[in-house]
Amino acid sequence: MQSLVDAIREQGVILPGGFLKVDGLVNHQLLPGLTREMGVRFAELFAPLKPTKVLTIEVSGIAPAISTAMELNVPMVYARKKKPLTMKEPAFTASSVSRTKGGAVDLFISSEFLGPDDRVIVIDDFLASGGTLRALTGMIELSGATLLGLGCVVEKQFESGRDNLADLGVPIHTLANIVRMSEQDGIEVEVGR
Ligand SMILES: O=P(O)(O)OC[C@H]1O[C@H](OP(=O)(O)OP(=O)(O)O)[C@H](O)[C@@H]1O
Ligand SMILES: O=c1[nH]c(=O)c2nc[nH]c2[nH]1
Repeated sequence: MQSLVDAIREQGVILPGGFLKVDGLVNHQLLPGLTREMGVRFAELFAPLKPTKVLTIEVSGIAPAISTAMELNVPMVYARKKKPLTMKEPAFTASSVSRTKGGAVDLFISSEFLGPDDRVIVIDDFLASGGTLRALTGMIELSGATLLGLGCVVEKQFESGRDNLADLGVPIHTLANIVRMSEQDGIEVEVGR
């Protein structure tokens, strides 16, 4: 998605520890036009698989996921990082690591909203090590739903998430790919794959 690549070139900031800050478009402020285009692109890529549900994780996955779900006209469900008292048992759970806040987080999805009849695509903001997507796909498996594919707005190729998730055997689509980045050479970003 060229408009996303351009925005990352314009606004992306490299932080220590190999983090890319794109708070002005993905992780804090959201731009309606760009977010809508993300949904349109993911919908084009995944519509042929006939998904019935989009799954993501709070908080930064929600915007691209709802944009995609609106295009596909299917419900969107997000895994919660704290179990609310309104959540009916049984709930599917998994453990993940928050990359930007540090530490392990427990994830919860109610069995009310994910089950064997669902054909699911997972949408998130970043594909780095792939640990978060691995946790989400584990919950899909627990629910008996069918995983169709994975989509992320920004891929950090140098963290090998795509390779780490290859055993799932589903298509992985990203909208912008960070090939490498360093404080000396800047951000090398290309259209996703
Ligand atoms: O591929 P991985 O190595 O798992 O990294 C990607 C994950 O890291 C971030 O989550 P985080 O909890 O840090 O942030 P958020 O609360 O903004 O979603 C991001 O939103 C992805 O979910
Ligand atoms: O804002 C972010 N920047 C990153 O580089 C990153 N990697 C995983 N999750 C991330 N979130």
